[in-house]
Amino acid sequence: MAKPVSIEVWNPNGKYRVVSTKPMPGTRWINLLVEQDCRVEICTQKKTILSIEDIIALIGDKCDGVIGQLTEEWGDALFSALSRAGGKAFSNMAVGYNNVNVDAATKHGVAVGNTPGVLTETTAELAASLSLAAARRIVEADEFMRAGLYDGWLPNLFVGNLLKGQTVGVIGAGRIGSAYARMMVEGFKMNLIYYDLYQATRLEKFITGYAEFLRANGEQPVTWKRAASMEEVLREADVISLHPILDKTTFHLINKESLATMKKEAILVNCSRGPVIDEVALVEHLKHNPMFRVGLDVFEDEPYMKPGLADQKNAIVVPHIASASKWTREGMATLAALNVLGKIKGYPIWSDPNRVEPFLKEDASPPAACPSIVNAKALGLPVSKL
Ligand SMILES: NC(=O)c1ccc[n+]([C@@H]2O[C@H](COP(=O)([O-])OP(=O)(O)OC[C@H]3O[C@@H](n4cnc5c(N)ncnc54)[C@H](O)[C@@H]3O)[C@@H](O)[C@H]2O)c1
Ligand SMILES: O=C(O)[C@H](O)CO
Repeated sequence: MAKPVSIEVWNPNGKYRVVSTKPMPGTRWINLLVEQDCRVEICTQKKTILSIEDIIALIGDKCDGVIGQLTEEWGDALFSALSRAGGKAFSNMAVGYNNVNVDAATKHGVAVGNTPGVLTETTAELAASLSLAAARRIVEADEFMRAGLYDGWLPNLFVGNLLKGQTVGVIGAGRIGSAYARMMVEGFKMNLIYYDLYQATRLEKFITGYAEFLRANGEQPVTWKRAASMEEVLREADVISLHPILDKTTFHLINKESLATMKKEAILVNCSRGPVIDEVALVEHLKHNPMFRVGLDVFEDEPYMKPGLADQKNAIVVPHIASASKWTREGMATLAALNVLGKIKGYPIWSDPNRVEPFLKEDASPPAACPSIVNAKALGLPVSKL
């Protein structure tokens, strides 16, 4: 049996016991739970990634719901522990839930929440930042400056790529992929090629409208194309950003063969999940193609990088911070808490998980619904009429 982990307790006499495996930004999420008679226990253990044993100790003998993190493996062991403790709700504080075995949760009657929508723009903005940083070699230039190597302007110093008029490729044009595409097309007048299993109708309409605006103003209009295959995007695009979910269809989507089809001077950005790229193959590709650049927020074996990646000047690496704006992280905490609270209170499921603004208004009570439960259908949970 694991040692009990250190916790901070809010509202000790609350009727429902809700555990958060990490302190989360803001206090609204705590207040919303406390107002509804929850005792909130927050794990304050100084250990970034909790083990399954740590989490089982946190769940204890009586637990109504847990808010967890993408670093935790939520499988049969944890869902059976939660269900034995009387728990009916778990929410990831993340939109991605590849760390959760949803079938195991359903088997134990546990609802699984996630936090879509609130992180769309923030994540897309980081993908755009990495695209720009890679195109204009900002990190290399910053290191050069700090090392005291700058001794005067030179025509060839840190020459990079102009984005305007180039083609941006998006793989996975869902919420974040579409937001990123809009930023790159509108902000830098790039043309879009995208690949997704579904048509991104709103994105296409947006670009068509923007192209008309540019044409009416005497400027070169931007274009869009829905590719028939991912390979078409890889062949044609100058900057490629990955935004699919991680599942078995997207594992190692980018590998030795697909990297070889990309332009020698292309830029590849990944703010989705690390295993979407075969990172060993990527390191080799970066070594042999110095003009090829990457911007990575996520890694195959997080928190580690594959050997050799850190030595590559043509790679920009940041520690999974794409959703790290204050507003977004506080909103994610709120949505995760409301998923758990809603299930405890027997609320129905919000009808459109892409439209979560009503839950995020600081000065209003949130709707009496769970914002986003991914196994709602499998559990036969009712949908809200709000
Ligand atoms: N780095 C971060 O901090 C961070 C932040 C937020 C989200 N994410 C990741 O981004 C992912 C996407 O988030 P979202 O809100 O845009 O989700 P979403 O569901 O709106 O979009 C995902 C898109 O991927 C498409 N897709 C699925 N399988 C595909 C395939 N085989 N080929 C091409 N496209 C495919 C889907 O059709 C969908 O349009 C999340 O699942 C998460 O893993 C990472
Ligand atoms: O899936 C997610 O939400 C991220 O990886 C963290 O914001």
